[in-house]
Order: sequence, then C-alpha cells, then structure tokens
Amino acid sequence: MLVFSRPVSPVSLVMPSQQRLVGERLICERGGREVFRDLSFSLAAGRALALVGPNGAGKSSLLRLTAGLVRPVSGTLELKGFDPELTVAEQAHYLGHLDALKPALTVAENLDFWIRALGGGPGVALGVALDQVGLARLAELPAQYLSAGQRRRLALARLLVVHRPLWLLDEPTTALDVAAQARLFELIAGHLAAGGLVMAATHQPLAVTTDELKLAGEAVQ
Ligand SMILES: Nc1ncnc2c1ncn2[C@@H]1O[C@H](COP(=O)(O)OP(=O)(O)OP(=O)(O)O)[C@@H](O)[C@H]1O
Repeated sequence: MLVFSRPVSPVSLVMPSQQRLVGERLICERGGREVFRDLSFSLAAGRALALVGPNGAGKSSLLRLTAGLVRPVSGTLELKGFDPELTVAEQAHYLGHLDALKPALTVAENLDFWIRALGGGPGVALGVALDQVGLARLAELPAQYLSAGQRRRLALARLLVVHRPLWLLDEPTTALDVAAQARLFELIAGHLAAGGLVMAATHQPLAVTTDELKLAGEAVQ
C-alpha cells in the first residue's frame, strides 16, 4: 500500500505549546489490508490538521483510529499535555459520516441524550448550542423530520454541549448550505482560539488556517 506522510508545518513557531496530538509510525489495516504504514504527524493545540487524499486513501481510517474505533496494528497516538488519566478517544469528539441521531426523539432530546452519553462536561447549555447551529426553533421537532443539513447541524451541536479538546471531523461540511458551512468554520475557529485541536478529513478547504497531512493511498487504475 502506497502511503506517505510528511510532518505538518512548524506549528510551534506559530503557537508555542506543549499540548499536542502526536501520532508516530502508525500502521493501519482494514479488513486484513494495509491502509497506511509509518504514518507520523504532530498537531499543536490551537491548530487544525486537514487530512487530504483520494478516495480510499485512509482519511476516515485515521480519524476512526484516533477516535479509538479502529485499533492500529502498531504505532502510538498521544495527546500530550492534556489529562493523562484519559485516553485520546475520551478527550475527542468524533463526527463520522452518520449523524447518530435517534429519529423518534426530538432535536432537544437527541442533544440531551448525547450530553448524558458523553458524560456531561463544561460545554455550552443545550439551548445555546441549538441556537449556535441554527436549530433553536426546531427544538421540539422529532429528528426524523429534519433535513440532511439540519441533521448534520444537530450532530455538530454535540461538539458544543460537551467540551472535548480534540475534534475529529469526517467531511464535516457534507449537506451543509453556505451559511451553515460558514457557521461551522466559525465554530472551528472558536474552538482553535480556545486551544482546541481539530483533525478533519476533507475534500474541500475548511476556511480556517490548516496544516495538511496527505495520504496517498493506492493509485487508481
Ligand atoms: N470496515 C472495513 N473493512 C475493510 N476495508 C475497509 C473498511 N473500512 C475501510 N476500508 C478500506 O480502507 C481503505 C481506506 O478507507 P477510508 O474510508 O479510510 O478512506 P478515505 O480516505 O476516508 O476515503 P473517502 O475519501 O472515499 O472517504 C479503503 O480501501 C477502504 O475500502
């Protein structure tokens, strides 16, 4: 499997910080096939890392691995300078392709479910989060009636109601209209400004300053 990685830009010059996510010599296999090998990166607090590469290159796999959903064959992942009692996954929000909503629950009930499932924490109040993603008026609507973009926005609200330093976002702009994308970029910028970290798989620029990790994947025949 053809994979290369390069160190991200010298972020320590931008924001001196001992707090960082460090991946070293990671090897990932999915379904018995190697996806990437010897992948190393370093992401400082306050920075975003865009995972770029063609379909199948391993962007989602790296996010899932960081979220603790896929076990690396070898290599290490460490969130340095944060709570040593917690795993990387416990300090991360993972937003995958699925929005993970319960259709029969209302918008507010879904978010309340996530607050409890994620263990509470010093996030913003539920109503504030709904307001920030533009869903306050739909708080009592069952999630099954939400449009694709509204579902995505509700999923994004999870990032706000429970604070976790590391956001792992898989194609976060999917289904979002231009205004909602702009709002997402504001939320990401706010999270970074507060010392958070963002790793995002994306096929389009995130409109915030990002470092870049290129995954080459297999050549398409
Ligand atoms: N559960 C799985 N079982 C077997 N193979 C898998 C599994 N999940 C992913 N793969 C394979 O791992 C490789 C990397 O997939 P991944 O979803 O990480 O790529 P990606 O870079 O996110 O692609 P895309 O841009 O299409 O979203 C692909 O070849 C894919 O077929």
